[in-house]
Amino acid sequence: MISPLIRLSHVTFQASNAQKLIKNLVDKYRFHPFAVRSLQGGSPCQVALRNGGVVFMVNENNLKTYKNSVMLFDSPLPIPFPDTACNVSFEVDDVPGLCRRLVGEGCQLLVPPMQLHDDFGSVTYCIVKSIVGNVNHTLIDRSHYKANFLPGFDYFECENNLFSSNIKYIDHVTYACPRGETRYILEWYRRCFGFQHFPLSEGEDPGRGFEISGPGIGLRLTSMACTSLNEGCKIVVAESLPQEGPNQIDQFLKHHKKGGIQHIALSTPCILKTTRELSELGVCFAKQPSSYYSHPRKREEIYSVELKPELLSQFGILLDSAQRNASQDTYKKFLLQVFAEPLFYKDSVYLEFIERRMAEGFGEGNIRALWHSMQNIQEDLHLKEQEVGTPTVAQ
Ligand SMILES: O=C(O)C(=O)Cc1ccc(O)cc1
Ligand SMILES: [Fe+2]
Repeated sequence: MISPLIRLSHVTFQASNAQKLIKNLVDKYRFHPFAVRSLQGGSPCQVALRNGGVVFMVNENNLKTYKNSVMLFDSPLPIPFPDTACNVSFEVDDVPGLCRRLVGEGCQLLVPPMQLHDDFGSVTYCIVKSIVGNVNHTLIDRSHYKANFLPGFDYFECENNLFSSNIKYIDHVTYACPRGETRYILEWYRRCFGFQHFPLSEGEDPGRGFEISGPGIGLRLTSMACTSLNEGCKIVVAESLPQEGPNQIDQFLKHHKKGGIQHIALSTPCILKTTRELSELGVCFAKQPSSYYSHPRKREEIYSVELKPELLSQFGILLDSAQRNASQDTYKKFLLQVFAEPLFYKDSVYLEFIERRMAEGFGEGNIRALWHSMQNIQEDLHLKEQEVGTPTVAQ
């Protein structure tokens, strides 16, 4: 099947304190607000922010905006709902045709095809409920629209950070889902949008995915890709496996019963530069035990891609390399990854930073280390919560 998806447009967050999230994204992650919609009284209810090729939209999640039902291009989740990322929006070129197909597949349309106009032209969109918990997809045809975002928004004057940004696009979005649901999720995305299973290991069975279990870890990870999608954002589905001790997928599901977006990975051309800059702005990154960088094999691996363990260790950056030397010359594929602190409270959505050097997959070593690093952040935040006596929200 030819996929109807052209590119990922933006990801929407629904936050009870939108101003706080916006401030966080601006002050710490160098996002620039560029478009806003306001309520009649003047207070903003939807703000779009950009960093490089990544656009986030933030919806105010409170009763006032909810009752007035003024969200455009989104269908707000019923209140009360935890602060979360709730909509992955794609550009498509035939909204009515796609809607007919989705309805034929039994999908629930939250908003049927609608056309909105302003001075810059018109946009047609619809909203489809996904098969994963609180996640919806807004599908947008922007081909008759000339401004930078969507009708109904006011634009801020200049947008000059496109060139200074260290973030290029969304590399993957990872869902946490209840046990046993991965196969249905893959099937839904295949039928509706033409995603294909993207094996994480050679010969991987799509029904089983990639399983890692052991002390402190129980994870089934299955990835899918859509080749038509510009910059190829993947969707990764994570479910828990039986294990001892706390499991971050189960923790997430305590707040998002039927699943949701657990993390969003942002692609950067230079993770060292990005993590240094962001940590100067106050972003905390998940730490790695020093043993990760002192292990002789890991040190050798790091040196072999011409990096230094001491540099990576400053920000807890993980390396996974597929050392397939085609000839004697160093043709090396590798990827570097790190999680930042959660955007809201400890079991909420995380941002990941990822630098790919010809490596398209996800390395087993990194998955395991990323898991433990997220577990460590959660334990630290849990301790802080106990000290303060209130749930910790990343400031
Ligand atoms: O490989 C990646 O990009 C991951 O992000 C792996 C991963 C997925 C889910 C987790 O809860 C922890 C780690
Ligand atoms: Fe990830």
